[in-house]
Amino acid sequence: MAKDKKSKAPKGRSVEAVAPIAPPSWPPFKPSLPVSDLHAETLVESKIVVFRNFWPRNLCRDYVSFLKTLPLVTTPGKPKRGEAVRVNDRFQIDDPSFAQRLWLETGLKDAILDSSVSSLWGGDVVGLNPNIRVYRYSKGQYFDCHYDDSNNLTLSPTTDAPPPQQQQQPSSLAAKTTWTLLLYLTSASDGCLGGDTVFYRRDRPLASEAVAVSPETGMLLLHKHGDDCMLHEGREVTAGEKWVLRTDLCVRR
Ligand SMILES: O=C(O)CCC(=O)C(=O)O
Ligand SMILES: [Fe+2]
Repeated sequence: MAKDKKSKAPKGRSVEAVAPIAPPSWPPFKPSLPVSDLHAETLVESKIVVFRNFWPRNLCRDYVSFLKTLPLVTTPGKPKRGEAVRVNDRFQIDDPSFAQRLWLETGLKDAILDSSVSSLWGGDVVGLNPNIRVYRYSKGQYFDCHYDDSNNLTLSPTTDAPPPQQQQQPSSLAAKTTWTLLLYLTSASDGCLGGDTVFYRRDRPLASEAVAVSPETGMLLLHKHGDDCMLHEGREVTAGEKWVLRTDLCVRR
């Protein structure tokens, strides 16, 4: 089954230097977060966890208005051999500072490190993947069945971090991703129909073994990825728009 290879760098050298895109000015988290206690709910033991109402509706709405202004790129053509078929519009940016804000300013760090769930994540959680992805699925768009890979990365300190001599942690940290995070910004209540994220209990997309998660505005879903990733898909959107923010949980390696 196809792997989600979309975040891999292309092989070979590029002839022209490509100027890195400046990170967007993400809107503030208003009202300040978390708005209520974050409570982890298990959908599949050791594999899928959700936090409902992670973001309030009005923050999701502000974000969607903002995300619409970003230069989203529609899936380019046919996927390469072995790649998952993803048909949507996407914006991708390496933004350590926003990843840090999502981790520290939303209540997520405390919720993830809570003793009720802290053993799930496959190691010492150190933060979120700076590779931030925004997806917009319009009518007819979907993400076909695939598995998400675990990736090794080196987390560098963010510019808003204190200088190295005042830090307990080394200046850069070897990490790997272990769980995917999906934050749903729209749902049926905003006119988005279809678009369920569907997981399969075995490596075949059998309807009888499907665990379908309908988008809920403001819900954060985490699922284990890498070797134990469940086969999953983003079903076709049949009306409205499905907006999702994606990153990953990182543990020390
Ligand atoms: O949009 C979805 O529901 C699924 C997204 C997904 O599987 C991914 O980002 O790897
Ligand atoms: Fe995925």
